[in-house]
Amino acid sequence: MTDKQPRCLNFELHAAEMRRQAITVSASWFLWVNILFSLFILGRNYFSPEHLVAVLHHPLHVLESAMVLVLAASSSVLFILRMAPDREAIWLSQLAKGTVLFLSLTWAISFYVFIASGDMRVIFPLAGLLLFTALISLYFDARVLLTFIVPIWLSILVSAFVYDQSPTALNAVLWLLLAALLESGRRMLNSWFLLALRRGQEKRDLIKQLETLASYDPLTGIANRRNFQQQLDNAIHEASQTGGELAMIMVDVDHFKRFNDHYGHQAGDICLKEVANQLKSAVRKRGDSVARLGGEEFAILLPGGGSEAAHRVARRLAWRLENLAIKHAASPVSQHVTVSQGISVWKPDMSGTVFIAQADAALYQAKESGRNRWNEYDVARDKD
Ligand SMILES: Nc1nc2c(ncn2[C@@H]2O[C@H](COP(=O)(O)OP(=O)(O)OP(=O)(O)O)[C@@H](O)[C@H]2O)c(=O)[nH]1
Repeated sequence: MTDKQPRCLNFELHAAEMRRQAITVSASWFLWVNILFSLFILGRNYFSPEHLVAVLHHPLHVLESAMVLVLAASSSVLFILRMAPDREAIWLSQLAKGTVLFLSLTWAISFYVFIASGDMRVIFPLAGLLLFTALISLYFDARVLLTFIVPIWLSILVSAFVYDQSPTALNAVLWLLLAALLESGRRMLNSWFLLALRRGQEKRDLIKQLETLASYDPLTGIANRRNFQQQLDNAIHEASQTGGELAMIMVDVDHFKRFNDHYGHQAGDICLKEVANQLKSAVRKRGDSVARLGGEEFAILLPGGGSEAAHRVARRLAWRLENLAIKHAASPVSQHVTVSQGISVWKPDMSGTVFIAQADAALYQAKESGRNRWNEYDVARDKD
C-alpha cells in the first residue's frame, strides 16, 4: 500500500462521517419547508372552494391525508432533532434519512392525486421548489437526495402518462432540463462540500505536524525538553494528589565531544539515536517517559517508581549500552559509548525545579566519580 492510499481512505471515512452528521443539520430546514408546503396545500384546499371541490371528488381525500402525514411527520421529527441530547448520534441521522424517504413517497402520492384531479396549476412550481429545496439540503449525499427525488419524479411522469395531462415534447424537455439542473447543481455544491472537508483535514494535519515539531526532538523522535517539562508538571501534580512515588534519571553520554571529534558529527547523530532507542527500551512500564533535553543529555521520568525502580532502570540502560557496544575509541573510560546517570527521588512538596536540580547534582557526582556509572542524589554529599 502506498502512503497515499490510507490518507484517501481516511478522507473517505471522514467525508462519510461528515455526510452523516450534516444530514441532521440540513434536515431541520428541509422539514420546515415541508411543513410550510403542506400547510399551504391544506389551507389552499380549505379556503378555495374551487379547489376543495376538485379534491373532494377524489374518493379517499388522499391529498388531505397525505398533507396531514407530511405535517405530522415533519413536525415530530423536527421536534426530536431539536430535543435530542446528542445531535451527532447515528440513530438521529438514520431517522432523518428514513423521514426523507417517507416524505418523498407521500409527496409522490400527492402529486399523482394533483394530476389525477386535473389540478395542474400548482404542480410544476410546487414540485420544482420542493426538488430544489431537497437539492440545497441534501446535495452532500447523492443517495439520500435520489431517495427523495426519484419517487416524486416517477410519480409525476407516470401520472402524466396515465392521465394524459402533459404529453407535450415541451414538458418532456422541461423535465429533462430540470433533471440536468438538479444534477449539475448537486455536483457543484458537493464539490464545495468536499473542498471544505479537504481544507479542514489539511488544517488538522498541519496542527498535528506543528504539535509534533513543538513536542518531539526531530533527531531521535523522543520527547523534547518542553514536552518533558509538561510531563514532569503532570507527574508531580499526580503524585501530590495520590501520594504516589516519582523518580527521575538524568542521563549524559560520556565524552561525547570526543566521539564527535573522532567519528564525525553524522556518526554522533547516529549514536544519539541509538542511545535514545536504548532509553526507550530500558523503561518498561506504561507511563514511564524518556526525553532528550538537548545535546547529549537525556532524562527518564518514572511515575509510580521510587529509588529502587530508578536504580533498576539505570542498571538496565548501562547494561544495554554495554551489550550494544558502540565503539568510542576516544573515550578514556571505556572502549564503548557509556553514560553517566543521576537519580533523584521526589518528596512531597518538592518543586519541579528542585527535583531536576537534584538529578543534575547526582549526575555531576557520577561524572566526578569517574563517569560510566549511576548515582542517587545524596543531600550530605551535596552539602560537602
Ligand atoms: N552529533 C551531534 N552532536 C551534538 C548534538 N548536540 C550537541 N552535540 C555535541 O555534543 C557535545 C557535548 O559536549 P560536552 O557538553 O562537552 O559534553 P561531553 O563531551 O559529553 O563531556 P562530558 O559530558 O563531561 O562527558 C558537543 O560537542 C556538541 O557539539 C547533536 O545533535 N548531534
